[in-house]
Amino acid sequence: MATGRTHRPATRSRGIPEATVARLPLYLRALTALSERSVPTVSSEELATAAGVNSAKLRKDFSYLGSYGTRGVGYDVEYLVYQISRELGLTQDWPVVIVGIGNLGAALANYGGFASRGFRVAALIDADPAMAGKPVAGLPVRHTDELESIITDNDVSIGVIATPAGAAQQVCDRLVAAGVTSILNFAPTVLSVPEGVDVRKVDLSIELQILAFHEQRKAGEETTSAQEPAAAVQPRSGAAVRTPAAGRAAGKGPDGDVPAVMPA
Ligand SMILES: NC(=O)c1ccc[n+]([C@@H]2O[C@H](COP(=O)([O-])OP(=O)(O)OC[C@H]3O[C@@H](n4cnc5c(N)ncnc54)[C@H](O)[C@@H]3O)[C@@H](O)[C@H]2O)c1
Repeated sequence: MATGRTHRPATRSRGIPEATVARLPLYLRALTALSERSVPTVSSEELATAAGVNSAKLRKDFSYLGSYGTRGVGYDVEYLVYQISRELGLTQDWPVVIVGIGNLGAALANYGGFASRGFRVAALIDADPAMAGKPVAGLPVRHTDELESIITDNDVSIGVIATPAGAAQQVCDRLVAAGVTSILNFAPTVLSVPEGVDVRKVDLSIELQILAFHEQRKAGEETTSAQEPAAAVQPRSGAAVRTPAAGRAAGKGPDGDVPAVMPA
C-alpha cells in the first residue's frame, strides 16, 4: 500500500510532464471562453494571459501536444480545444459517483460544470438510510449497500469522496475493490491506495492557509520597505522591482499559474 499520492511518474508514458498535464485544464478553460465568443485564433501571449501562465511555458507545453501555432496568426482555437480535450480524455463520457451526500456532496451534485465537461454523475451514494431514495439534483440518493453494484453496472472508474474524514478510508477501499481507479477526495485525510490508483485531494482550508502565509509575508514586506531608506530598494540596472501591488496588477499571485486543486 502506498499513501495518498498520484502514482504516476513525473513524465507520462507519452512524454507529457505532469506539470504540463496540470496546466492543460487552465488552457482549456481559457480556450473554451474564447470559443464561446467565436474567436478563431489566439496568440500565445493572449492565451497565456487568459490562462494565467507564462507564455514561454505555454509554448513549451503545446510543443508536447505537437501544436506549434502559425507565425503571425497564432493558434487555431477550435483545434486546440479538441486537441487538449482529447489529451485529457474528455472526448469520452466519464461516469462518476459521489459518496457522502451532505452539504458538500449535494453542492457538488448540483454543480453543472461536471456534465458540461464530460463527467456524468452516475449515482449519489450515502450511508444514511433516511436519505435513500430522496432526490438530490434530480437523482435519487442510493444507499451504500448498493455501492459495488452501482460501480459495476455503470462501469464507473472515478469516485468522489465527500464523507466525514473518519469514513473516507473505508469508502475509498470499497470504491477501489469495486473497480474505481481514480479518486477525488474532499475529506481532510490522507488516503492509502494500491499502485495504479490515482488520488487527487481538494482542501480549501489548505489553500486559505497558503494565502494567509502570503498575506503575512506581504504585510512584512510592506513594513520592511516602509522602514528601509530609499536607496536600499533601488533596482540594479534593468531589474524590475516586484512589489505586491505590481504582482496583483499582473494578475499573478506568488504561484500565479498553479491551480487551486493540489495533488494528493
Ligand atoms: N475539501 C474541502 O475544501 C472541503 C470543504 C468542505 C467540507 N469538506 C469535507 O467534506 C466532507 C463532507 O462535509 P459536509 O459538510 O458535506 O458534511 P455532512 O455531515 O453534511 O455530510 C457528510 C455525509 O456523509 C455521509 N456519510 C457518513 N459516513 C458515510 C459512509 N461511510 N459512506 C457514505 N456516506 C457516509 C453522511 O450520512 C452525510 O450525509 C467532510 O469530510 C468535510 O471536512 C471539505
